[in-house]
This record gives sequence, C-alpha cells and structure tokens, in this order.
Amino acid sequence: MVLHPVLGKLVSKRVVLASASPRRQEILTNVGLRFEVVPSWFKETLEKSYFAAPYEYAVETAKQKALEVANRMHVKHLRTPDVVIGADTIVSVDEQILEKPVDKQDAYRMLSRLNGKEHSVFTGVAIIHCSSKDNQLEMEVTDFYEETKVKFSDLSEDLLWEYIHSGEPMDKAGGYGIQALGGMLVEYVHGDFLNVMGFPLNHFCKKLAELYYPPSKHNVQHKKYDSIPSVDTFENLSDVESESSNFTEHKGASKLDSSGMCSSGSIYNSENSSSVRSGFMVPLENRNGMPENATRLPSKILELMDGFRASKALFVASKLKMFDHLKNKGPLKAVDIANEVGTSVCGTERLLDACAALGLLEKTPQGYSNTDSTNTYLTSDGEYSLHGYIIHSNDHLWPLFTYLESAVKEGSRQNHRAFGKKAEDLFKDYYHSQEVKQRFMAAMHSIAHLTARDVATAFDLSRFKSACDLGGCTGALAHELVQIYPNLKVTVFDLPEVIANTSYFQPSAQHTAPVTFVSGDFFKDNLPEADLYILSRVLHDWPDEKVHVLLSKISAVCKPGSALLVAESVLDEQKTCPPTAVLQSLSMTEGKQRSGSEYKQLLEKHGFTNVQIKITENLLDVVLCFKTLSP
Ligand SMILES: O=c1[nH]cc([C@@H]2O[C@H](COP(=O)(O)OP(=O)(O)OP(=O)(O)O)[C@@H](O)[C@H]2O)c(=O)[nH]1
Repeated sequence: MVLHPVLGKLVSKRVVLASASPRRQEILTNVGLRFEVVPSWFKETLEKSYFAAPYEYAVETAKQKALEVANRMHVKHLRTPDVVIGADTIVSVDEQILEKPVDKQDAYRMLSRLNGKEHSVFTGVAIIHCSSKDNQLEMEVTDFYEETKVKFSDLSEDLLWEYIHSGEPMDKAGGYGIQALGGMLVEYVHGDFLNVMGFPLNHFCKKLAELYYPPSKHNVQHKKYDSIPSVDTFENLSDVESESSNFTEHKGASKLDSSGMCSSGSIYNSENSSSVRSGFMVPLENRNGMPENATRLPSKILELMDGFRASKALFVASKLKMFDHLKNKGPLKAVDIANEVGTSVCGTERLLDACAALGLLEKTPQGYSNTDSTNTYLTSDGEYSLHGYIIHSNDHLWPLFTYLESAVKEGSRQNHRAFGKKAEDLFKDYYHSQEVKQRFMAAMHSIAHLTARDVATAFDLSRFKSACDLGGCTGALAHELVQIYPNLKVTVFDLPEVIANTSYFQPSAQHTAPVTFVSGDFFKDNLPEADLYILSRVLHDWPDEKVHVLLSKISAVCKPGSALLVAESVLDEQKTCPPTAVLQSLSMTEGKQRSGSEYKQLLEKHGFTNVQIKITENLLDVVLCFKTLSP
C-alpha cells in the first residue's frame, strides 16, 4: 500500500480548518495534514424545522461555518486560503436533532433519550475551494454527510449522572464522547467511528479523490470513487495547481460568491444531501438590493476601520488576564471577573461582550467561557501562549503605531515621541529593567515556539551534526531541532543579558538531548563552531550594511559544505505580500523586510550558493544555502 493518500494533494495548499473542535484537529493532524485552525463565528442557530432531514441541517451548518471563515479571511488583511473545511456533527434520535448540551440537565435529557436505543450520528462536511480574482472572492463548495449508527446499552440513572459529572458531555454532540468515557455507554457502532468523533475521514478522502481525479468525460456515467487513489510521490503534484486553479464543474461542487450565495443562483447539490431551499443560505453581507461591488467594498474597509478596536480589546483583556481567570474558573459572569481583576462591572461586561463578538469567548446564560483556541493561545501559561507577544504589541508597538503619521512624514521611527527616549536608550532599558527584558523575551519566545516546527522541517537537516542558532534567545527553535533531529547538537548564541534569563523558558521535562547556551555578541565575538548556522528573525532587524558584516563573519567560519539557514517572513517580489510582514515594516526600524531575490543576493555575495527558499505560509519562511570553497 502506498502511504501517501489523496490528502497529499492538499500539501501545497493553504488549508484552513474552520472548526474549534479539538477532535477534528486531531483526526486531520494524525494523518499528516498541515492546516491552520480558524474557528468559525457562525452561530449554529438555523431553524431545524425548515430541513426535511437531519443531515440537511448538518450539511448546511457545516457549509455556513466554512463560508463565514472563507469570507472573513478574505475580507481581513489575511491572505485568502486555498481550501476551507467546515464540519458539523449532530445526533438524531426519534426525529429529533441533538447538538451539544447547554448544561448538565440538558445533557441528562439527551443521554436519557439515547439510553438503551439506537441513534444516528451525522456529520456534515463542507470543503470550500477559494480563489481571489480582482480581489473578489470566488468559492466552490463541495459538501457531503456521513451517517453512523450507534446503540447505547441500558444505563442506570446513577451511571448517567456520574458520566455527566465527569464534565465530558458538555462540548459533544448528543452529550457523549465515544472516544473517551462515553465509549463505555456504547453497545455497538455501525459505520465510521471517526464520524461519531466529529470528522468522517474516509468519506472526506473519497470526496477529495472525486475532486482531484475527476472522471474523464467518456466514463463519467460509470466511474464511482469507492476507493481512495494514492499519490505516489509529492513530486507528481505538479498537476495540482492547474487542477485547483481551474476548479470547475466537479461533481458536488458549486460556485459561490463571497456572500455565500451561489453565483448561478442555484443551490449546491451534493451526492448525499438533497437540495436545500435558498432561503436557508445566510447572506453574510447586507445586500439591500445594491450591486455586489457596492456591498462588498464597505465591509472590507469597515473591518479595517474597526481593526484597531478589535486589537485593543484583545490586548486589554489579555493584559488584565481575563482569559486566565476564565480558563481556571469559567463560565463566569462579568461581575465575578470584575471582582477578580478589580475593574468596573459595566466596563468588564462591555469588554467581555466585545471578546465574545470577536469569537474569543463564548457567552451562555451561565456566563462567559474561553473558546478552545483562547485557552491554547491567549492564556498566559499555555505551551503555545501568544500572551507575551500580545503584551509586547500593547506596550511597545501600539504606542509606536500611534505616531505612524509622523513616522511616514519623517521616514524614521518614533521612539522619542512614543516613549520619550531615543531608540538606542530604549534598547538599553531592555537590559536594565528585568520586567521589560522578560516581556520582550516572552514575546520572542511566543513566536519562536509557534513557528519552530515549520522552520525546523522546511528542509531535511538530518545531514548536519552541529548547529548554532545565532540570536536564538530562549532556545525555542533549538529545542524543536534536537527533538526532530536527535543526532544534532544545537548551541544557542545570544547576548549575556539574554542567556542569563533563559531558564524560565526551558521545557520542564527534557526527553531529548540538551541544548547548550553560549553568551556573546555575534557582531563582536567569535562564533561557536557548527556545520549549520541559523539566523531566525535576526536579519530583518538590521540594515544592509550590518547584514553584510554579519554574513561575512559567518561565511568566514563556515567550512565548505556547511550551511546557513535563515528564517524570516519573505516578501514577494512586489513587496506587498504577506501583509503581516509589510505592516511590520511600518515600525520604521533601521532594519527591513526583504524579498526572496534580496536574500539571495545578500547571501550569494558572501559565498553562499544553492539558495533555496521555502514559503511555509506560516509566519516564517525559510531560506537554506551552502558555503562553497571561496566567496
Ligand atoms: O462521540 C463524540 N461525539 C461528538 C464529539 C464532538 O462534538 C462536537 C460537535 O459539535 P460541532 O459539530 O458543533 O463542533 P464544535 O465542537 O462546536 O466545533 P466547530 O467550531 O466546528 O463548530 C465536535 O467537537 C465533536 O468532535 C465528540 O468529541 N465525540
């Protein structure tokens, strides 16, 4: 069997999972799919009685979840994804649709209904292929559903309540999780187990097979995709781009404009779902009979106009550690949080509502609680916490950006206006104030930790025996490297003030080879010996002259065959993409973001050849080059 299934067809695409469900993330991650998670803000409130069958409801909800994310990502300054996947799981028993219980009584009501009986679990899935033409979003929607039958044993009241008190039912359709304690309630399962858990992987692969290997015209009547074709090597994916950019008229796919309406005016038609009345399509824009362009343009601009409010709401809620309180004690009412953090009740309520509107919190009659991604990224102590970077953005970048107008007029950074100090003096503060230093290091650590896997795996680095991460700060990338390449010895080289403060950021249990930390200034001191030098998020801080100094120093210690790996957000040749990097340039530091050809030129000038660039579509792209005999 060839173990590169049709999922490999998604390898070169920017895939987004429009779901906060940790189970869906796990199922897709387990099969090696690389994707971003952007939970949908679509509220699951479609009127159930309008749907002729339960699966129609699940399919339509899945589709609206995915459409909301595709639209939002296109409208915001984020890049339009290639593929957005949405899903919705429901339980159907006695003609009733059961979703996630709202409280323990509701869970009891659901589990009592299921007790001793067979029920159906339906997951609706929508796969949206997006493209942007003249800045207009075009979407092709493919959807399907899968049904699995599950039977519960006869269960006692005590057992049901014991199960409910475990807390497991609360975020699960029908009030049980078959993959955990809930498995004990189940007598049999007929069908796809993963479908019950939230994502019908097998049917998904078959659907991709239909889309990426469409039947040729002459056998269109007969060909059925009961099996999943494999992709033998990733090299033969060259056909993928042309297929996807020319993504028309595949079975089960329909074209939508960015409002979620079919451009043809017809409703999607899918293999397993009967058609749904157009009244159920939720228009994402206020159309009011106005021409499409007139309604779409303001929403983009309005979103940008409001962007600063949204950022500040996130920053303030983070700074006040509201997400930490909610993680430990949620759901909580506004008054409880206000008491905990010492803020006004009315102000707290408005801020929490804003966070709920932005999809950072869930609001129920019981109070506010964190979404899964808020727990992962916004609480201050999580492994993948972005808290440090958010506080840095609030305390350092926000004041700087307040003076953007002066920065543009004068062409220089505005530290003196924002902080009453020149940049050089401010830099000294980093090393005198323990708090500022820790904040800055936490910010750098957040990003390094989140991008480390992508940077470490962009190229196969297994041939190297030793690596030196210059300016490697807390060692987040170094730890990832030793984990992925067990034979690699990694040294982190950074300023003494930084090295002295790294202990707080070290992983608690070290199962891998330790990382060595060495103090020094890469402009002044001798560099440790290594076969591979790494500069991650270093070069953009420096102007070309300084970059030349650093590269010539590295080139001098590099033996032939050694390599240099640079991790930066690489601009396209027009320098308008990716927006995050372009916006970062507005800080007007003396450094700058550079394009692929600019990095190539700089590196080749110092005797590095075979320059290869991997665009990861994550925050950092990766450049690898090798030292030749003479520069
Ligand atoms: O046996 C199990 N059955 C169901 C689940 C989980 O239940 C939820 C179903 O909810 P939904 O489809 O609305 O998805 P959400 O979690 O709200 O995430 P979205 O952001 O996609 O709306 C789903 O998480 C299943 O995984 C289970 O775990 N076991």
